[in-house]
Amino acid sequence: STGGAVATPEDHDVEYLTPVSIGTPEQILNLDIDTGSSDLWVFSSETSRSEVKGQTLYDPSNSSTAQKLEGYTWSISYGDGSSSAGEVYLDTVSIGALTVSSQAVEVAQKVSSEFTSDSNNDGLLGLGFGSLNTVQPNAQKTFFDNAMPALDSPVFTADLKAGIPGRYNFGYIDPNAYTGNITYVSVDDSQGFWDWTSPGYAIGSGSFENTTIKGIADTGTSLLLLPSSVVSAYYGKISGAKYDSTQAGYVLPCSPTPPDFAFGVGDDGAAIVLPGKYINYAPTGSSGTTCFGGIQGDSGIGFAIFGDVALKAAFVVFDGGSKTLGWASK
Ligand SMILES: O=C(CNCCc1c[nH]c2ccccc12)Nc1scc(-c2ccccc2)c1C(=O)NCc1ccccc1
Repeated sequence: STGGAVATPEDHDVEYLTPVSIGTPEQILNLDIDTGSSDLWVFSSETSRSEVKGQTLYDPSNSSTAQKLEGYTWSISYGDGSSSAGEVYLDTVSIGALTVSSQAVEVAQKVSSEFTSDSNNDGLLGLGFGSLNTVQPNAQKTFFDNAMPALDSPVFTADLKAGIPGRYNFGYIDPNAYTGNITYVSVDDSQGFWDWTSPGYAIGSGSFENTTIKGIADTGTSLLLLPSSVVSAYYGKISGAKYDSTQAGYVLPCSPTPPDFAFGVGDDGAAIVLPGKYINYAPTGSSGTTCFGGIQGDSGIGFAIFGDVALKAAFVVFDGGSKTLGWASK
């Protein structure tokens, strides 16, 4: 079997939302597919009313296939301080033509203000490794883990785009979605992430800098978070760029367009190039002359995060069979 669905960007490509069908008759929620976590949680009829602002709610009592996992709970918090928690049901979940008949659907009873204010986001669908799942007393499998045995090929692909809809596909690699070759690199799943190592980077037309960058492919994080040495080298090339402590990040003049940023993939010289305009993440004020940088530091995290700013420059294969990542330009 195969499947897939569109991934539509919110403002500034801060996140990408994908329609996911849950229950019988189907209830369609727009979820943030997140390779950096492993819980499928949704806004629901159980979410406290004061914490809901416009989201579509999954109501298990309206689904003939919903089964409550009595005594099961979940609770998750993310590095930005956001969090959610609740109870667990099993129900039928589909992404396009791909259906998992008994998927753990974690219904939120509480969500933090970041999620309440994100009115188009009805929840997250985690595609990290199972060890990250927070359900107690027994961890639950991700949609991909449940689907994998039936897939034509044990893969899913992320084809996110700048400012326009892209796609997530399951079970096959669309040869029309990328250019050149796909370069596969090994993944360390010991922390539950799609964790890989880039051999280095280049700034604009500059020479390639060989430096090991270990990080995760994370569709659930907006920005490209890199070691401070790389970040200061990049912004050091841009007159007027500076670290702004009030914004808690590097800001830069929105024009002229900043230099491209390339990160290496594999040891054959392959690289993914981010056009400089991707680094103009969002204007910081009303004048529109200063932009918040799409590349920021990863200090305190312990690894780099190749978030949407990086992923939208590539076609990425998440191979659950060989536990590898494939990167291609497009
Ligand atoms: O959690 C995920 C993926 N799911 C995000 C879901 C989500 C969390 N708010 C959301 C808001 C809307 C939609 C989805 C999400 N990735 C990882 S791995 C390590 C860290 C981390 C650890 C310590 C410190 C920093 C990061 C994060 C992290 O917190 N990213 C989000 C972020 C990273 C930086 C800044 C903001 C957010």
